[in-house]
Amino acid sequence: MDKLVEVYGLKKYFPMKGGFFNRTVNYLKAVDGVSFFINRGEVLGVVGESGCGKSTTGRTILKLLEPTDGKIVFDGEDITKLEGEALRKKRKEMQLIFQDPYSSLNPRMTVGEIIGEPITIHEKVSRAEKLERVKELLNKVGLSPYHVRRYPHEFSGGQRQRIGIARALALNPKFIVADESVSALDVSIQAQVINLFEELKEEFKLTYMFISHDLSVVRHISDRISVMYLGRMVEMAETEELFNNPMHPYTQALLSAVPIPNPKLKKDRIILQGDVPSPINAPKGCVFHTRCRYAMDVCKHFVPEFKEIEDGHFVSCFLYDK
Ligand SMILES: Nc1ncnc2c1ncn2[C@@H]1O[C@H](COP(=O)(O)OP(=O)(O)OP(=O)(O)O)[C@@H](O)[C@H]1O
Repeated sequence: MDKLVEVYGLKKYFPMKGGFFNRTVNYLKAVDGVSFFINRGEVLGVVGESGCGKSTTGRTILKLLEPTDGKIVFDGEDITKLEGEALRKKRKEMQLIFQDPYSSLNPRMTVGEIIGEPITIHEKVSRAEKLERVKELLNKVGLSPYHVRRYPHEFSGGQRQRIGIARALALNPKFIVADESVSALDVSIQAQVINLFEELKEEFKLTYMFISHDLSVVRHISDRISVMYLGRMVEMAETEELFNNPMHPYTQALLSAVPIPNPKLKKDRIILQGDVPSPINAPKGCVFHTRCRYAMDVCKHFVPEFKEIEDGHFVSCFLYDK
């Protein structure tokens, strides 16, 4: 398979300031050594509870945040240290679609200006040509070209998300990180926007990293899913393989909370004890050991490797060490 995105040992630590001199007294380890890849044309879903580092991972691989450590390869090129003009050029190929369609669009700009802005910044085109492209993009996302002179507040949540998607597509990107892109929408509108994501993926030959805490949304759209817990990736597999054969105790608990239509297949819900520990003071060893019902002595002292246990099925857990 042809990999579009490769991530090796990625870390993103946020310094915590404090004390009299406002010095860095500690680090919040939002992402603490994750490695994965996304194949060209694929949708990788990323799931996990709030605060586990999904958004930070997405933003760091787009270089919207500076990585603390690790390596990011995009389309065969190491972009970890890329900056200035070279980074600006690369940025055209990778876009983020924001979480909240209500706050991510500038209310003082018309829809035409919002969608056309990236074209103005990155390309030298005439006003007429830009307007043509904006109208075409509106069409592609299911909005009328006549909307070009309207303002964001005149649109519904679903329509605003479509405007955000049109803007992200304006420069013909290869890769899109969709961060909770449908979470703020009503369920029926969610389905329409997910369908749009799927149509656009085919038409524009896109690759997605689709971040959501909603497992049913991720199951629907993703080819593969990765599960994050406290800044680490604990499991990654093809979507149905993950749902049918979850191996990591955290994934098992997470999936046991998803309603299953067939009552015969119903599994008992696994209730995790305690809260997620703080990423400022994460447990030593396996970060999940404090809540794991299978925790062994080794889990308290050593970090399990993220290993391919079965074909394409990666898990970080000592239960599978042979
Ligand atoms: N700019 C920042 N400065 C300091 N801490 C941050 C910053 N951004 C995120 N964090 C912290 O990093 C951790 C991971 O946050 P992140 O937003 O990546 O998680 P998430 O899984 O996407 O959660 P959510 O679904 O709630 O967005 C959290 O503890 C968060 O508070």
